Amino acid sequence: MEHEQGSFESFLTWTSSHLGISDSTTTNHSQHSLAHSLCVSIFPHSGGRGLGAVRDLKKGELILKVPKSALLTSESIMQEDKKLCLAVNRHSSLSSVQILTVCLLYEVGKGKTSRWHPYLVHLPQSYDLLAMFGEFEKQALQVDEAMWVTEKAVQKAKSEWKEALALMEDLIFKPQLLTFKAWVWAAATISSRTLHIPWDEAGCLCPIGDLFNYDASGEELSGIENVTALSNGDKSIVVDEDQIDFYSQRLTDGGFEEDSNAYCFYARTNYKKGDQVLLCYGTYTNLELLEHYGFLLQENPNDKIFIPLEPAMYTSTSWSKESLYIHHDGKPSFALLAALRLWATPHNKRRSVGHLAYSGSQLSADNEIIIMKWLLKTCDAVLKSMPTSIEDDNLLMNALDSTISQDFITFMKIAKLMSSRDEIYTFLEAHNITDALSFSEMILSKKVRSSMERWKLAVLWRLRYKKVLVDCISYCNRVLDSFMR
Ligand SMILES: C[S@@+](CC[C@H](N)C(=O)[O-])C[C@H]1O[C@@H](n2cnc3c(N)ncnc32)[C@H](O)[C@@H]1O
Repeated sequence: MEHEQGSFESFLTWTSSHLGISDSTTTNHSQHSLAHSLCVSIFPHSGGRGLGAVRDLKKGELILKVPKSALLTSESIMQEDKKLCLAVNRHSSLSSVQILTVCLLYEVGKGKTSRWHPYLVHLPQSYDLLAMFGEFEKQALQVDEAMWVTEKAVQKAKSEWKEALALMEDLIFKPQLLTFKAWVWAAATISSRTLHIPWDEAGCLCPIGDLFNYDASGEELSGIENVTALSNGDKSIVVDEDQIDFYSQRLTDGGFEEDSNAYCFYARTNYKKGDQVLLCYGTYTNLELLEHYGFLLQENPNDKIFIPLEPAMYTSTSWSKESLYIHHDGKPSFALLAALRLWATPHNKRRSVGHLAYSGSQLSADNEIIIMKWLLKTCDAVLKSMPTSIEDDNLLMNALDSTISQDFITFMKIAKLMSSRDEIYTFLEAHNITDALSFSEMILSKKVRSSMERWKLAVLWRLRYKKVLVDCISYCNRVLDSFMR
């Protein structure tokens, strides 16, 4: 989506003066909303544009408050526009996410006359969510499950767009806003930027609040599962030590608070001045992060991978299919171990050892050796069945990085070190790149650059997948060694 660029500084002033957004815990507001706790900065290796701490921040401290009236929701947009409201009511079969997508495009269509124009012009112009992956990038994921999730995401986006077309035509959208391209841009904006609100499943777009980049770690919040989410109330406060201890017990680092009628954000840990301040949007695997947000993490404590199991393994226990996976560090999940242990037990003995398996205990040395050998063999077979090796993938990442300087010679030099170059040739052919000249011309094209960005994400994803398989093999070897001693 093309947007004219406004000045970011004037956007920040607008969020304070028009929307009442503040990062100050005192009543004394500065000329723009961010100055007391947060500032907008670029963090090249963890999310790009994001929010940094302008002073040391204490865990649990209120760092940003966005009034309800500043949240962009279907309700807030429709309240201002009777025509939109009436049209939406005529299309009651659409989901709340489809309605918010239409509302967002509707506001974009208003251009400068939209109340939200200063916010809209600073939204990203493109995204790399799975729904935007083309056939080539989908294949580059190499794993059936990931390709299937991508296919489903593309199909879902297409069918939701088709279903919403009648409403958009009813509203006499400009032709460029009726396109699938415009739809996926709006749907990706909503998928990657909305925050949860209790009154609309689609969530809300939250100016400034949607600039927090993601942190997966949940350690700071662990051990407080039984604490009820606390409410701050609408107080302008200078936080003292006791209050910080009190707030550090809260369950979430951001949420809508009825008492203050605002979205409130709290520091999820202690931050030093200059650190990036992060928000945990939820618990996601790398594939889910790619699907909903268009990025993935090198170290993701919530990552998990699935390997093909034999049908009898799924039926050996009552654990769900989703619980039979390998953790990010290569360790099999509790349920996978239990299912394998029972599967490797003769049918007539399963009943007597069931309680042991379900409590996570080993059944016998022989049983443990059988399952570790099976797991090791399966992970190894999966690795070998993949079209490229880890070494090739690392070389490919280096080659793709060399394209930043449009350096075809280096790109091909690195590519020649790879044992399998089919993927590279497919890409070059698809974009009619035959030599250094066409390479440097094509590399400037927005379409080719986007495709390369998504290709890189796919390679990064499959590298993480392969790394988990390798770690699982090491884990199995360690367990097997322990039986040999
Ligand atoms: C809510 S927005 C955060 C602000 C965003 N960086 C911006 O410039 O508007 C979420 C998006 O930020 C990026 N992002 C957030 N956390 C990230 C991280 N840890 N690593 C890489 N990208 C991240 C992703 O593109 C994601 O879809």
